Amino acid sequence: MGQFSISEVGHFYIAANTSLKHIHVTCAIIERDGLVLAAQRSAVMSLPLKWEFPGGKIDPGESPEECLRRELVEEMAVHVRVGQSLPVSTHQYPTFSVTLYPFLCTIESGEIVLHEHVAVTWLPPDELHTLDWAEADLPVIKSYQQGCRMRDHS
Ligand SMILES: Nc1nc2c([nH]c(=O)n2[C@@H]2O[C@H](COP(=O)(O)OP(=O)(O)OP(=O)(O)O)[C@@H](O)[C@H]2O)c(=O)[nH]1
Repeated sequence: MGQFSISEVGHFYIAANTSLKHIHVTCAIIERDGLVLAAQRSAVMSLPLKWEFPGGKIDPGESPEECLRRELVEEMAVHVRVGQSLPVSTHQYPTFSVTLYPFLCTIESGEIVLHEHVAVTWLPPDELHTLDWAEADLPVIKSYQQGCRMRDHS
């Protein structure tokens, strides 16, 4: 490190990071009876056993809403109604970066059958932080909880 100037080190840092894979992912904040669904990734997935909102990578030519409806059928066998969008959030993991496109959703039809996750749980919005979330979700949870507090006070 000693032989590099700060700008050289900065350059290397930027060069190294711009080569990381960047993925665009939708996620569903599914609400039912005042509770929110969280899903736990399996031990063999990336970010093993972390909690997340169901969803997945947006395919080319697909809208975020279409992606969310497709992913929820694939992952959990449910048809969702996609509602309001929440602020988009980007996070850099050590090996890739992700932009999350969160939407409030409700289940229109179907019973949850887990095809990829190991568990789901329903929690009140203000208890979401008690789980071990994928790091990218933390700002999403924060803005969702702020939105809930505003809804409660209106
Ligand atoms: N669906 C979903 N993915 C998330 C969330 N937060 C987060 O960091 N991710 C990351 O975004 C990626 C979602 O892509 P995916 O669901 O299609 O990926 P995957 O695990 O099936 O495939 P992979 O093995 O290529 O990672 C995963 O790497 C996942 O770790 C979230 O709340 N929901």
